[in-house]
Amino acid sequence: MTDAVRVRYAYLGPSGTFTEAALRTVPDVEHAELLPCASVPAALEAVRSGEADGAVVPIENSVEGGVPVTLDELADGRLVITREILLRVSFALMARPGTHLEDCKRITTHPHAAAQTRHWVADHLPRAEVMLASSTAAAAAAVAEPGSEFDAAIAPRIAAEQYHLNVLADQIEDNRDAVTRFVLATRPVPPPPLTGADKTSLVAFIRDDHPGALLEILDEFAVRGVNLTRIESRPTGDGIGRYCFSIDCEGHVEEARVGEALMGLRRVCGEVRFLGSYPRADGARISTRPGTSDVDFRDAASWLASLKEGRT
Ligand SMILES: O=C(O)C(=O)C[C@]1(C(=O)O)C=C[C@@H](O)C=C1
Repeated sequence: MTDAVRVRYAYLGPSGTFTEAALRTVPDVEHAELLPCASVPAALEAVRSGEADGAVVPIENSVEGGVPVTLDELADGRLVITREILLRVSFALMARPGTHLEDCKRITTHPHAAAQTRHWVADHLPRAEVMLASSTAAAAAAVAEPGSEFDAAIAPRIAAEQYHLNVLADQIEDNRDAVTRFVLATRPVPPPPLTGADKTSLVAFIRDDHPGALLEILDEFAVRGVNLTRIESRPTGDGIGRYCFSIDCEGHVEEARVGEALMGLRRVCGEVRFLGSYPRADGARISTRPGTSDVDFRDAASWLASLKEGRT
């Protein structure tokens, strides 16, 4: 394969991040060019500008919840999600050779990693200060620098090999079942085909602030039997008290109940930004509530048509 046709993927780098591990699960990635970026906004901007064809970024963690920077960057609606990836995350404490656990006074890591190892650090290094880095691998790289101001990093175990650090403690996560969800974002393309186990992401902006505005949004999903898998309010940046809703729901835009819910939102919201329909990483098939299948929607539409034709 020549460079001219190589797919280019941006990701939250440097090499050794969980995001890179997530990206490496994408089919045919071995033929792609990987572009490590210093931040989530930089990775997504590489796609907007055409420098990359897609970017893999973290969006949600089972312990810490949504990744605000990713939610806010995707909320502009200029990119779409075409794939999601789930990765179990496990952290190690790593330091330069010669450093012992009791020497670790200044630790560095990504904010989400700090949150997921908070109790372990409090129990084992109660006097340590945790300084935040742009990613776990960036933290490991900073510790590896000669004369580094940090004693240790909390990062994926694989980063220790890459940055020639020693693992002082492994599996230090407070929750052994922690999973991070990553998404592949591309410039707008038609959604991947319906699989029957899909998700749809969108951002809804309230038209005018009034009692029940959120309830109206929720109603559009509820009456059509569409299950939400995540809803978060995020500030729009336009002033105190002004929020939009970042939403993931079950189903694909090709399915009548999801398409109709989107049309309903379009009528009741100030703005709706569609962020894509894509296969669920867990493959969990969606059970349809009675009366909300495509057949039910088609049947109702032809019944209405027959009424209009005078065929009661
Ligand atoms: O720093 C990394 O290694 C990342 O890939 C980022 C990130 C995140 O943003 O949540 C990914 C997974 C872990 O939950 C911790 C950090």
